[in-house]
Amino acid sequence: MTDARNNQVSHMKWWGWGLDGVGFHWEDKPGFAPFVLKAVGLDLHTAQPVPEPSFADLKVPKSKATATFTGALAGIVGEDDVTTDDLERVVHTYGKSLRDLVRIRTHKIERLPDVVVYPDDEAEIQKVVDAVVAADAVLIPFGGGSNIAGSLEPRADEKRIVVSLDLGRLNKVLDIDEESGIARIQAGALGPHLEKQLNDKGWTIGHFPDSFTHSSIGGWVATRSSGMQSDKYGDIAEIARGMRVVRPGGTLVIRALPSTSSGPSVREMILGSEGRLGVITEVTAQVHRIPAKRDVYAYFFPNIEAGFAAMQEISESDATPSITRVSDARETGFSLATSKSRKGLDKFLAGTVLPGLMKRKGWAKQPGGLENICLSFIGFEGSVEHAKRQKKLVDAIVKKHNGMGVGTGPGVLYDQKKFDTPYLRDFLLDRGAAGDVSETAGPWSKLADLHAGAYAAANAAYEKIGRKGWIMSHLSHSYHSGACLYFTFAFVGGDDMLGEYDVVKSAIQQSFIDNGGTLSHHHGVGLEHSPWLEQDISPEGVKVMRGLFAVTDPGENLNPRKIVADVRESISR
Ligand SMILES: Cc1cc2nc3c(=O)[nH]c(=O)nc-3n(C[C@H](O)[C@H](O)[C@H](O)COP(=O)(O)OP(=O)(O)OC[C@H]3O[C@@H](n4cnc5c(N)ncnc54)[C@H](O)[C@@H]3O)c2cc1C
Repeated sequence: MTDARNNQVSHMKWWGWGLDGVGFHWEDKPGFAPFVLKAVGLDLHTAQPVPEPSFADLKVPKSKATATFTGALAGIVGEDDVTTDDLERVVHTYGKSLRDLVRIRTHKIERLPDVVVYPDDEAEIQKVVDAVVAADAVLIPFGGGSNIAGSLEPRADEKRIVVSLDLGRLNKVLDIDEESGIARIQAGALGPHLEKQLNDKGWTIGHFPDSFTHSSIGGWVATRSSGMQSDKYGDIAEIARGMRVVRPGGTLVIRALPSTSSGPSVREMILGSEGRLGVITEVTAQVHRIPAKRDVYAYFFPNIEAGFAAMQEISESDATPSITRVSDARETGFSLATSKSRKGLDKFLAGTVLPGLMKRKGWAKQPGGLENICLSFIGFEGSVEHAKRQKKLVDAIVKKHNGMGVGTGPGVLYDQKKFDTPYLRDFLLDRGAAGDVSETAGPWSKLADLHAGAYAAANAAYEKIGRKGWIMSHLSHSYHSGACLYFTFAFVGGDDMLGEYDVVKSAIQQSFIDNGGTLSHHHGVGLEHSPWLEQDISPEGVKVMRGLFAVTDPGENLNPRKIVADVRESISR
């Protein structure tokens, strides 16, 4: 880990995802190299990975912070907790989107924060916020730095001093109200740290995004995050009941109430606000007793249509699973290709028993045959009796849709490797391939169109840029009226990788809107998705949002231009 100057807070690699020394490896996955060759035309056996970027090669623009200003900040948080160190400023500049990774690797960092502060508590944060506004500087809260929507970077043309406020030292679970099942948690607590504190007392938050290891509860709230067990526990928008938000001149307090009808919801305004309404210092979150039973079962469906139909029927049934996930045929192929040395499902499918069963169910006779099979994971949590009953209900629905269960083995593997997948993007980038994700949510009636639309858009975009490209997808969460679809796409880029990426990413985003989906289900807006905001929430919706920010932050001191960026030029390419 790159240690911050203040050694109580650690960060991810400055140039990529996760911990130093940890990466993705393919040598123990026999299906991976052939898969990548077929998908994007990249031969892993001959590809020459670039060496790890060296910080010494980076030209870091000088900090604009004056001695008077940093002195004033030091007077608030203490000398050791203010820094203009180059590495610190770089670490706090971007999130971890593909655009961020490419820019940092190619030394494209036009505007960094000028100074990073590490406050100890809410009182210090209030003083920092007030000092920033008084000096007409800019303040950008920093949680884990894992966002992929361009939510952190200062605007490229920002003339004022930019302060990154790192919440990393506010990392404690302060109190659990066991009677109500709610816990007060400081906003900078990262997933594993807060979950451990809760687990030690027999509780869980039930929020597990893929970025869990390196994202904070304040960041989850500020981006409206969703986790892999949100089917049961709810998205962070449900989990976060109360909040304390430091604003210029005072603290906004949202009490943790189960529900309220006190006018338009200020709580909902803070959710997804990406630092534009103030600094979240504390979240009162719903927490649950650690369940007696937790299982993730794997199922197969003959094709994605059957998978979608089964998930919809499950969502309408009495069953309340914690995970409803179904990968399309391409993503199923990817999952099998990342299996280790002929273990688990890969071994099964290479044998005769499982394919034999599938053939007996008539799957080989469908158009595309067994190439169309889709892998699904469904989770059950609660008391032993509850989990058993849920599984029984789900099994009947799966059977009705011609699916079949294959036990918990693959689910255990999926659970173990779920936080390793993010390292894959750096591995591909090291070898010249761009890989990224786009996700949306839409009603059940539009789901098939959303899925097909994104595929068509990506393939047309690949044709346009003249690249062999890949796209795959899974349904990641189900709701009463629809579901979230999550797409991963990749291609080997040329000299203008980001230009090509824009063509593909934009085409997929536009297809979401055109086919009845939202611009993003859980990654937020930032700079990356703001061009689609008006189409998503209507011009009047944007007017309301602009009005909110204009009144609450007239000097544009709080993470300006995020969410409702007027133009896209602030993204430097
Ligand atoms: C590999 C990978 C996988 C991912 N998987 C998921 C996933 O499964 N689900 C999901 O929801 N997201 C996922 N994300 C996106 C990302 O992890 C989320 O957006 C996360 O919620 C960001 O939290 P963070 O603490 O890292 O916030 P940061 O990146 O530090 O900040 C994000 C935004 O929130 C603001 N902010 C942060 N903390 C505060 C605060 N205390 N007060 C006010 N504003 C604040 C920042 O100013 C910024 O605008 C993934 C990202 C990557 C790279």
